[in-house]
Amino acid sequence: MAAVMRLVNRSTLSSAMGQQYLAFSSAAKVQTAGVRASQGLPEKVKIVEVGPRDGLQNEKTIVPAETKIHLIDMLSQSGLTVIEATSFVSPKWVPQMADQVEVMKGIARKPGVSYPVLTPNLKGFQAAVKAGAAEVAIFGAASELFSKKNINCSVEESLQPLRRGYESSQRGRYVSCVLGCPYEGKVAPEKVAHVAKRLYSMGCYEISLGDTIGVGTPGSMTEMLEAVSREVPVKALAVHCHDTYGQALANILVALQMGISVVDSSVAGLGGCPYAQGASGNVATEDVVYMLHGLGIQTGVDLSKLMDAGAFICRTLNRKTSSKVAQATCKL
Ligand SMILES: CC(C)(COP(=O)([O-])OP(=O)([O-])OC[C@H]1O[C@@H](n2cnc3c(N)ncnc32)[C@H](O)[C@@H]1OP(=O)([O-])[O-])[C@@H](O)C(=O)NCCC(=O)NCCSC(=O)C[C@@](C)(O)CC(=O)[O-]
Repeated sequence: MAAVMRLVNRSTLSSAMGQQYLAFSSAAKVQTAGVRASQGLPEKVKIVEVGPRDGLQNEKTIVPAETKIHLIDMLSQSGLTVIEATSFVSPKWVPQMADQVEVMKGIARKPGVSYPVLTPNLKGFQAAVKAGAAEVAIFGAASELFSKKNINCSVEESLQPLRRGYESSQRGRYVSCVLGCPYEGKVAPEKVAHVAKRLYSMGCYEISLGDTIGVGTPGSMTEMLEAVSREVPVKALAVHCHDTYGQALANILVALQMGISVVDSSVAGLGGCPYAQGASGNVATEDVVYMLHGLGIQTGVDLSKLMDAGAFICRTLNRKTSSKVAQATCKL
């Protein structure tokens, strides 16, 4: 009994301290504006929430569509402006995303929020448009073996605009394995720059550089971003960091210092790619928002509402959040 009491007290204390720090974090915005400017950091960052797609695609047990819809709706209410809702991939490859049409039809679309979806081919693109997707994300990789395992074609084949056949749609997005591949190991920055340049010249307005297995460090991130930014304007780049080695926030800070102002993340740190064994979840959106607000950078996100969304999905999946901020404030 005594042990339980101590636990309750610690939890209450930690929660109170956590709330105090959350309040401090928002009050600190004004004071830190000078720090932000002196470090050349952006005034605003666009967060691309990938939890409903990247976060859930790896779940072994099928998550009901209504849970996914509720999660997306809660995320919409938190002030996020981009929420990747689902993917139109083969259900044989990723069964968890087989309810994509139901999800797209069920969400309450909030004005000012976009709900892009992932599509690997023309079939997926056509289905996405039919389901009301206004924007699609396409994906390639900087590693041959990963490309083969993930989308069953070579890197070059994946970049053929004619093969895709949907040049005119609004789209952006992914280059996977930019800092390491689960099958090939180290990936040359020049290879990443080549694939990013191809996607950009095909009309992708935003290229998200994915550290799919979370092995990057601020050192390798800097080296890779220097190579990519020689080929693609920095304003068209985003970073997508998994946190396997605990380097994600440091890597994001490096990207911000290099002028990048679009960051992907996943609520509660959910995620992992089914074709990248050992990859842990994405960096938690709560932790990214806490860091950005602490730097005086605007996100438009209400951290408390975001944490409610994280608590909801963790409760439903019966798992512990990976967000350090949620853990510290006991918003579980
Ligand atoms: C690309 C394919 C389809 C090739 O897979 P394939 O087997 O070569 O394709 P296929 O054309 O031979 O088709 C096989 C079956 O799938 C069907 N099919 C074909 N396409 C579709 C579609 N769009 N939607 C629904 N069904 C589809 C097609 O109709 C056929 O059905 P059957 O005739 O056998 O009944 C497959 O490899 C695939 O779906 N891969 C997706 C894998 C995936 O989603 N991975 C996770 C996302 S990537 C990621 O997470 C990384 C990222 C983006 O987050 C960034 C990072 O961290 O790096």
